[in-house]
Amino acid sequence: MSPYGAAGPGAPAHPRRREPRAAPRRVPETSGEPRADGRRPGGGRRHLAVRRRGGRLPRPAAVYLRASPRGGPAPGSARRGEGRSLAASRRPRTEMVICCAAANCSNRQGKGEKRAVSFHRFPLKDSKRLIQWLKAVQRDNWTPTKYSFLCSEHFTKDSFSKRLEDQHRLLKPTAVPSIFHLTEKKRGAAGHGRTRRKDSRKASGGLRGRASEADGKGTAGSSSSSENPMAKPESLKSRRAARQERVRQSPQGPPGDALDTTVSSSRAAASAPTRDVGDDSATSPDGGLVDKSGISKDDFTPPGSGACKFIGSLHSYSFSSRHTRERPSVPREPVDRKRLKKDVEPSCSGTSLGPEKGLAQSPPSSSLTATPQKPSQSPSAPPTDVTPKPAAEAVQSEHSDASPMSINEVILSASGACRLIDSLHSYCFSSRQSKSQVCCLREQVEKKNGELKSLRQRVSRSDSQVRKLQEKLDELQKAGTSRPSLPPPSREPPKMNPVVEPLSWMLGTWLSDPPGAGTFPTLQPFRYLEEVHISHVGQPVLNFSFNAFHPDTRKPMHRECGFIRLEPDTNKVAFVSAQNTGIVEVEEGEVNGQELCIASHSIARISFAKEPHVEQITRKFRLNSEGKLEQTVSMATTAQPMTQHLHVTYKKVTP
Ligand code: HEM
Repeated sequence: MSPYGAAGPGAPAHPRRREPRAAPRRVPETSGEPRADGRRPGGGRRHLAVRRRGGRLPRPAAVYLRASPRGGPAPGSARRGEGRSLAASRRPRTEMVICCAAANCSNRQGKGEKRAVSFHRFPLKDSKRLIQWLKAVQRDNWTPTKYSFLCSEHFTKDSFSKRLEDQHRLLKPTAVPSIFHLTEKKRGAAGHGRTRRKDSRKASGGLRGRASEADGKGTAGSSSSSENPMAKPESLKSRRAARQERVRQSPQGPPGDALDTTVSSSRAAASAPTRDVGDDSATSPDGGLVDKSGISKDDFTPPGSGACKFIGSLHSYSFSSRHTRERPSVPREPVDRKRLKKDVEPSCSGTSLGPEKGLAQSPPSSSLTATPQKPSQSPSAPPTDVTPKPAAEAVQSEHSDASPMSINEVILSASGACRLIDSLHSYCFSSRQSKSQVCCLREQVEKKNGELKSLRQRVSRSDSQVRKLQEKLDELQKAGTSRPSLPPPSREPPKMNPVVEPLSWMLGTWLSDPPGAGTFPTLQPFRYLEEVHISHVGQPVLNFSFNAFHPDTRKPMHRECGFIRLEPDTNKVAFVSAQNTGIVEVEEGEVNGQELCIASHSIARISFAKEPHVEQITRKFRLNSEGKLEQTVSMATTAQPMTQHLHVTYKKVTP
């Protein structure tokens, strides 16, 4: 018996199988398909089956869903040695062929050397590990189901351990696939490497005969004899050939095909695409991929915006499934055989059924698939479609045994389903959180952009102000240069008036060198610096200025300026001076050669001049042999007789 129960989805319980149930036999665990959790696939289901055969549990139609119409061993099914013969004799007419879900991997059960490749379920109940697997598989828009497997070629050697008793290869519970050939061109809408599965298959219902293999030659409606629960098992090759032959003969499938009948009973549209019962998925009538269990690929591929809605539907489904299980058992047949048709949940049955096909419908307590209960019935969600008519009879009889047992109980087993759903919720929340962060960052960027824009505007305004100020400054400068001014000085120095020629040796700028020496009986000797300018402007007069500074601090000290006049054609000189001490004086004298001796003629002062007042002043200028100008000043105050007050030698610094 198939570990999936009495039959597969395309090969529901054969009527004959109802008899041997009284003698439950344990199927040897000879399957070469160790599961990821180390148990043999289907082990639990076998246990379930044994229980059912013991009469304790009915055999719900859901169980049939797990079998494969391909004739190949279902996961966990016995297929070797002693167990093989036993399993072969008991296994369903239709069995599932396990295919590797990895992209660009064509491994499937039965292909190549036995035991060379093993297949391992996705750890659906271990969300953390499931995420690792999914990351490794890198299939876009694809969600693994209970019927998804990875072959052993995607695991490193150390991912496996060997069972002690028989050296059977087991996948370690912590194993994560890591070997993929993702660079090859992806095929199929879901990025999966096998196009043979779905795209070319069509059916009028959820389950129909196999359509084609990877060559895409298959068409809708075909089914092999092996898929016919009334037919004997045959090899995959022969079934395939026969199927293809039928496909050529009748794209819609032979009218008498039991499986087609079944399919049509579960699907409204007779020409709608079908799925291969033995495959993991097939095309739904609307072209969507339909899982082996009748689950549309779209059902497990929620749109981005409806993720939570989708997950919520999973929860809803889970609760619904539990509720269904808790419902009272269905009355025994044949009384309820008609009722069975009525009780079919509209949301699962899809559409109208043929007169004899109605029996193929699952009772409401035998929801066959894990398809989430969507608000609106999707043509790609054929929960009960997968129950062939023959199975219905079996179901009827078994329903009468005890409370119905749905495969959902296996697929969405109590804690596992919720954990899976919760993990999906976690995914969803995580995604939302990431989106929220992105939105937050985007807002910050926009805010910064706004600030940047504001700063640029301010800079622009500042630039404008700078330009205006610059223009103003230019205007002011222009106005300044246009201000009336004295005529520019002549490039040539003014011609000296001949009158002052006798004093020409005094012309020029002179600097004290060395510093002048100050003395007076009432004063401490002192030193000073002095600069002397004696010039003319062409007039018969010399202009002079004497400016003394402190030798150390360079602070201004005594200052005086005035004019020197010569009486024309004489050597008589008049020296007129105004001093910063508030004294004005006139000295007169003679110039002889390069020596000028003058004495005060009149002295006047301000009313508040400091005392002692100077009463007499004499000066002597001479140009020494070194070309230096010397000056000696003597004075008499009201308190001191005539005494030298200053002596200084000047060095000429300009012509
Ligand atoms: C012809 C020109 C000058 C006259 C008539 C003159 C007159 C006087 C008189 C009347 C005094 C007061 C003396 C006293 O207190 O007993 C005096 C003091 C002094 N004179 Fe002159 N002086 C002349 C030029 C200068 C110059 C060129 C210096 C150079 C720095 C100078 C430096 C001083 C100093 C430092 C004192 C002592 C401090 C003071 O009383 O302010 N004098 N001078």
